[in-house]
Amino acid sequence: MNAGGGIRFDVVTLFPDFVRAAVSYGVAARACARGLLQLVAWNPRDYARDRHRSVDDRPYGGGPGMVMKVEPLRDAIQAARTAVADRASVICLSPQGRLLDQVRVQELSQHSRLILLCGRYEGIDERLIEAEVDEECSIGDYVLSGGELPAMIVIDAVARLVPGVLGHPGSAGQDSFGAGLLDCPHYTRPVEIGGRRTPEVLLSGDHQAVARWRHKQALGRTWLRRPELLERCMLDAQARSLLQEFIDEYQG
Ligand SMILES: CN(C)c1cccc(CNc2ccc(C(N)=O)cn2)c1
Repeated sequence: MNAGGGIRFDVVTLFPDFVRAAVSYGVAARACARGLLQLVAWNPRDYARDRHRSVDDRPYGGGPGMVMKVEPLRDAIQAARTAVADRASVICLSPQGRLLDQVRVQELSQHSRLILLCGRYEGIDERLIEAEVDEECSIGDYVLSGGELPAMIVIDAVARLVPGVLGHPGSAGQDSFGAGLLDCPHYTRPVEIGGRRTPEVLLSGDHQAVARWRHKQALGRTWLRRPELLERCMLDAQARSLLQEFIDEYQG
């Protein structure tokens, strides 16, 4: 449970400095300074016992590339588990994983700590995944050179939901994506630029009208750009009529 005690990420990676960048800027850096967010990196190479400190080897059955060995990863994960007594979920970032979405991000933000496993090369020996990994997570259907960027994305998306990390607590909650919708348009000074003026409702000071307009825009944009997302979120009667209003105006 994340009862406002913050979250700790233990990341198993061959490139600790790379993943540390995820918490070195912006709100994540401030959250670290305030002890709401912690990142500890564990390098499997430090647990490679042979003279060459090898963490990978050639694939059984032949084929291109290399596979990450079990032992260094297992020992790095064990070191992470030992570092903080409580049982932590081990998530492997991999194209074979469950697709990450905001619902899953919200679920992950409830943990007090997570161990993230970053693979390189052609992948990880399946026996390590069977023995140590609780779940595989993918950030999208494409192959990267390593799991570090996906791990950094998970860290960023989850960290911003941890209570106290974002300055305005409402903003995370108000994320339209939190409601399964795309976001509404945003405007700031100057009121007009390049012949384009800010919508009058946003200048009216009528907070109810502003909230209605923003919800309508989020619904309309989702309908226009990502209609399949609308299927997933159960629109109540008010939302449905707001969307219909948008569609009527759009179709003119
Ligand atoms: C089987 N295989 C290629 C593989 C297995 C494990 C890790 C890696 C490292 N690369 C990654 C990782 C995640 C993603 C993603 N989409 O989240 C994309 N690439 C590759």
